[in-house]
Amino acid sequence: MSALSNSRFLKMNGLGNEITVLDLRGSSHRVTPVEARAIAADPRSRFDQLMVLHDPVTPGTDAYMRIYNTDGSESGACGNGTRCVAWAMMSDPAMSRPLSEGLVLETRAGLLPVERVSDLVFTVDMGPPRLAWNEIPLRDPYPDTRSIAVDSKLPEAPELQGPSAVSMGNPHAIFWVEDALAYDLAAIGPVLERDPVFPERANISFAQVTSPEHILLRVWERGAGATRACGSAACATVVAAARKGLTGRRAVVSLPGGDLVIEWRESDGHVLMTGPTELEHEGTLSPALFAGAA
Ligand SMILES: N[C@H](CCC[C@H](N)C(=O)O)C(=O)O
Repeated sequence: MSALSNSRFLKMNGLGNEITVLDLRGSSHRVTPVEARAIAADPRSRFDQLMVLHDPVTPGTDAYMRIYNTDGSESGACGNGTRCVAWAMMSDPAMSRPLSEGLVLETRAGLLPVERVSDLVFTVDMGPPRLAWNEIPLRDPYPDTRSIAVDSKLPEAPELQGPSAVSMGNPHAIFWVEDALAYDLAAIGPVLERDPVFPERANISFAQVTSPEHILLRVWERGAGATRACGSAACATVVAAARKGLTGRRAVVSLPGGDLVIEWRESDGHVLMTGPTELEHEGTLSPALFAGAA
């Protein structure tokens, strides 16, 4: 029987980005890709990202998080999921600790301080963007990642060239487009996600800059497909837009699920993301899910 059988989970979302939160603090179990896919396959616990809490690693932090995509792969960052975890740790009766207004979460990519703005709204300090080609990572040694070349040839959309590349703890490519709604993500996304220029694949954004303070964004996520919102993509897009002089360092990013406010802070170069969370339901993982997943 899986160590996860009968574990309690929270089904949440951040702007429609489907998030399942699993609290494994106090346990040494590490979720396998097979287990993650099994949890994603159940409609009650299905997710774009599974956020798994582990005991804190670095002194002064509140929990260590592992982040899984629908396909079982792991990521170093998930902005929408981080807000959901913060809500859970501050407000869920079974998970909460004596309350303060903030906490610090950790992933393999670094520390994420979170502040509560109101009941359901949180600001996450997503840390500094990583802009060097080998940090993103890219295959080729670009001196400037504001515009790179992809190998993919897309006869249906030849204008999709020269994306910006940014890591927010996970790799992002941002294509600058006239009409973000014009693209068939399911057709184009899988090709660009696996373009050979991205050795660890990439999250693919289609960004339409509508003013120096506003961007319309649609995202094809690595390992999860088209989602209603992607927080780290919104951060990466504002950083890339500001570097290209398309927007200022603060912008509202409108995604299919709603708006995020992103600020690339001047003082320390960190990116701040503010947005809502929502609890949908809680449940327990059925042992039957893991029957074939030992
Ligand atoms: N939805 C998440 C990002 C998931 C990124 C994941 N698809 C990856 O493989 O990096 C967010 O709100 O930031």
